Amino acid sequence: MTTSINVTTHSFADGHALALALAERVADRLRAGLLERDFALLAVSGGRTPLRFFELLSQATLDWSRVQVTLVDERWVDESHPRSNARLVRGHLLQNQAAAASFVPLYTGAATPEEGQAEAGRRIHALPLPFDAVVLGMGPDGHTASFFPGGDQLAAALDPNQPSGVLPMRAPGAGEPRITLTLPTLLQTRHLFLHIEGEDKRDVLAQARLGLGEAAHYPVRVVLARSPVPADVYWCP
Ligand SMILES: O=C(O)[C@H](O)[C@@H](O)[C@H](O)[C@H](O)COP(=O)(O)O
Repeated sequence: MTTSINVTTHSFADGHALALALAERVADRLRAGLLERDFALLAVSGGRTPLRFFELLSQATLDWSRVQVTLVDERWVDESHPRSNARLVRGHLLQNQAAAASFVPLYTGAATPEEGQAEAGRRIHALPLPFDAVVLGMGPDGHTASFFPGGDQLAAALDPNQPSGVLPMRAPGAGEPRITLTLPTLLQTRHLFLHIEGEDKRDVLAQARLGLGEAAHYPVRVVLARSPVPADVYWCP
């Protein structure tokens, strides 16, 4: 059986042009969401790639006081840790205009993600889904969110019938233990963006889309194939 993967790719000359366009697009989605509901919901990724995008999005003019921001995944570290995604979001996105937004962190302060799962799950469950926009990143191993190849809870996290909104994840390529939104929660979104930079990631994604070799099993392929909305890929070299 072949799975058709519906994505639109937007290519840019450099990271600044990409970040400008993606920030404008996501801001538009939030504004549109605010016209329909009293609030708008945004889920973003951590890692290194989204920095410029966050900084530009934070300057967008919209009623941020009605926007809730959360993460698609988190490294299980305290916010004082340099690898904390919450720290990244607070320092680069919840600034300027976006300082008025509210933030729903996944890290709870519990010793392990397993111990924090119930509380993080309650926080996500309290969000009136769907998200207006989910912005994913991708690693060179084809992971997205914390859906890591070889992850101990990968099958459960990608299960379309998974009842939990979040699951812990431990994987050789993940560094520290993680917590991640599960696939059915993450895909409750009106718009799905995948932000990747570099020739290597473009090639990984192309292989994953074609279902070639090892890439046929990459988690990013599952996410794109299962998405009820076509994904917009934002790419630059
Ligand atoms: O917390 C995380 O690590 C992420 O949310 C993860 O899925 C990320 O998006 C990719 O690993 C890409 O990371 P880079 O942008 O650092 O390459």
